[in-house]
Amino acid sequence: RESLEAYGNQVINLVKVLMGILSKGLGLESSRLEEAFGGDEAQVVLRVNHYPRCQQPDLVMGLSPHSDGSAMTVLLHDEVEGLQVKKDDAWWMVKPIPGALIVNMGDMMQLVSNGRFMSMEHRAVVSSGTERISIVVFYAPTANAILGPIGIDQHHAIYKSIKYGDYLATYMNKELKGKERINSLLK
Ligand SMILES: O=C(O)CCC(=O)C(=O)O
Ligand SMILES: [Fe+2]
Repeated sequence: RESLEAYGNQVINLVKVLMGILSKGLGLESSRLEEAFGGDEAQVVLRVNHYPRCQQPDLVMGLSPHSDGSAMTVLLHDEVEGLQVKKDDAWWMVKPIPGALIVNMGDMMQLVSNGRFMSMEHRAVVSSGTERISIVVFYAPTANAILGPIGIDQHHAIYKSIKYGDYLATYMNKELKGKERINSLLK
């Protein structure tokens, strides 16, 4: 537990550095994205996913296709593969690299960047041979953050603004299908 907490704190530091760089990439003050997500009120959630091995991996999906509702997600997995990302309408296995972290853009980054940074559609598959563990840190806005495209002429905004808490609540009891949740905010 203590090491998970220490790990989480290191990931937060990394996320803050990346937020600064992405902010500048959007032509904003380096602190702008972090502020938009709520500064110290931003929600950090650490989740450990465990995928037991499975006799019939073809019939079972570990985690169905989705994009994360967060602003940014940092994932650590062991040497067992299972994470797949969708690119050009095909699924690509993400090869585990020892010591490497996977940084995914979340839907809220896509929203505030007006689609300049796109969230990544991904899924997890199971294997018959080995179980798999991944440790995921979601960096998400505070629930009452009102978010929409920033740093652009609002005439060019392709997404509606929402309150993050409402964004999550809308799909609370529904299975996510790919990127339909963020696409529902398209004007
Ligand atoms: O376990 C993985 O590799 C993916 C986990 C994931 O996408 C999630 O927890 O949102
Ligand atoms: Fe995910």
